[in-house]
Amino acid sequence: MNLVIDIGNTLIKYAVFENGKLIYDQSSESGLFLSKVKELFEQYPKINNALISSVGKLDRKERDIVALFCKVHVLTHDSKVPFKNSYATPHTLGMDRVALATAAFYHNPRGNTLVIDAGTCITYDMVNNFGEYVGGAISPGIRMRYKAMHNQTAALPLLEPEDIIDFIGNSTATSMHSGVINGVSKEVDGVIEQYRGRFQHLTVILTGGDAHFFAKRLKNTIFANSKFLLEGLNCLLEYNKR
Ligand SMILES: Nc1ncnc2c1ncn2[C@@H]1O[C@H](COP(=O)(O)OP(=O)(O)O)[C@@H](O)[C@H]1O
Ligand SMILES: CC(C)(COP(=O)(O)O)[C@@H](O)C(=O)NCCC(=O)O
Repeated sequence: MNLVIDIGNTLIKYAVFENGKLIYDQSSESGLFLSKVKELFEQYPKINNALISSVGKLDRKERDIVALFCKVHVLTHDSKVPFKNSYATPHTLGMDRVALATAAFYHNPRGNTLVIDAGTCITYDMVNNFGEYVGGAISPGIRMRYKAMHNQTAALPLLEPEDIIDFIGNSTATSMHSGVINGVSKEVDGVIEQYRGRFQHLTVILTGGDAHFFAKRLKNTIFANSKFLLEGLNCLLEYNKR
């Protein structure tokens, strides 16, 4: 059994895989790391390999906690990846994006795949039909947009994301929701169109904790898969065992 841990900018995600199949997944805030890991090894004593991926500098403490229970691989820029990485600055590429590119590569090995991950930031990652990661984009996430409007104005409140009834907001709140939710939908649709213009038979995968806020508003056909990144991490764990 494998354990994969994705330390994102907002949440930590944990997943257990048995023979390549995801059998458990959950998320927690960072303060609960130790108790969550202990709980997981009690529940799944057969876990014998783990992979930790972090978008920040990984605290040695986190690695050491998992290493008490099993063999650990920490995903770094030196880890082996199955795709050709053509990013101009591979040493600054986020580990979550490496995992998404890996999942895209395994999901659609001879196809063109765009992965859109709506988390703290919205990331776009493109793997082409030559198995080459070519890059993508980083844009502010949904909650980040609400926070930015609140923090950088005198009058705008801090709102929780909420779907809109009409794209024309008729109050402060509905105007802000339209700006964020309608704005993100149009951004994502527009970006998908740009990629479709350059890559034939494009498969688009939408994932991330905040994807549900706008997924149904997209006019483009997409595949929603909330476990995509975790699947990529499990592939990377297997790939780096070799
Ligand atoms: N328990 C939770 N605490 C905080 N955010 C949560 C929680 N559950 C779901 N979310 C949502 O998930 C989003 C984070 O998405 P995620 O893809 O995990 O981001 P990241 O990988 O950047 O940490 C948050 O913006 C929030 O809307
Ligand atoms: C762009 C990100 C902040 C996204 O992080 P997330 O929203 O998934 O927590 C992360 O992938 C990152 O820190 N990347 C480094 C820069 C780069 O990928 O080029």
